[in-house]
Amino acid sequence: MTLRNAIARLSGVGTLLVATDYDGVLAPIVNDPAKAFPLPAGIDALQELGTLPRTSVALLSGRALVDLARLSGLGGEALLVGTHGVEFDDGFAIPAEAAELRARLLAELGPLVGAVPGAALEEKIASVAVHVRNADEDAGEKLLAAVAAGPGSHPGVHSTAGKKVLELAVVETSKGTALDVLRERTGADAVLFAGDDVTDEKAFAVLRPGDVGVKVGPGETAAEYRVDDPEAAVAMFALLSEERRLHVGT
Ligand SMILES: O=P(O)(O)OC[C@H]1O[C@H](O[C@H]2O[C@H](CO)[C@@H](O)[C@H](O)[C@H]2O)[C@H](O)[C@@H](O)[C@@H]1O
Repeated sequence: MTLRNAIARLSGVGTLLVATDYDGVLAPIVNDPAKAFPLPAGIDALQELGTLPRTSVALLSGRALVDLARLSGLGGEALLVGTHGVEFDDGFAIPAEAAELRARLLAELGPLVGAVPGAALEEKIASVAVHVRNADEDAGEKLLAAVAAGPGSHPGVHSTAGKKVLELAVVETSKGTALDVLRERTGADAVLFAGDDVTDEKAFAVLRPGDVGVKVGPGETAAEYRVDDPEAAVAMFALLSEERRLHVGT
């Protein structure tokens, strides 16, 4: 089945959940994480979908929840889940032991990252991300290797490599577990999930028959479908919104 046909079929299901990653899907990848703004047409399409009967929208991102809300501008129209699936918008507090481990990571990472021009730390409630997109390539790779072998190997630390970033989480994170929770909470009969990075594979892995998984951009994936870039992903959301409206009305 083509993606177009899959979207047409999905638009007619009883209760639909449209879930998507943020960076690399709704927002093109840029050098400064604080300036990764979404494509306006994507936000429009998701807002429209969110107003339709029996239709829920969710952003499932590696971002801290507060940053996800600020950058996407989405509030009541969408369920927001940050920090790779652990930070739901109805609250999350990390255990004291994990908070201590996070403080230890920050203390150790500061000097390592500070020694590499262009490298940067991003703090989240349950993780710390080491970014090297703006560092010299060789120095960046060496830094990530040193972080993986050092702070990243401490017991209780879960390391995940992404696009020019290594994320060190102090709790177990899984977009797959989070997608299962969202499916349950929304009572969805079918789910569309779109993602571009390694952590999105955990979400593709929990998709069921009748769901639609869409990988955005290159790279190995378990998703059944692929589009080239965020612009194509946004066009897909717009098409789904149009077709869903025809089925469920307003
Ligand atoms: O799960 P996502 O919504 O895709 O978030 C994954 C990480 O995205 C951000 O980093 C990535 O995008 C930046 C902006 O385009 C880019 O500069 C960086 O190289 C990428 O790794 C974000 O900063 C991280 O916190 C997210 O975990």
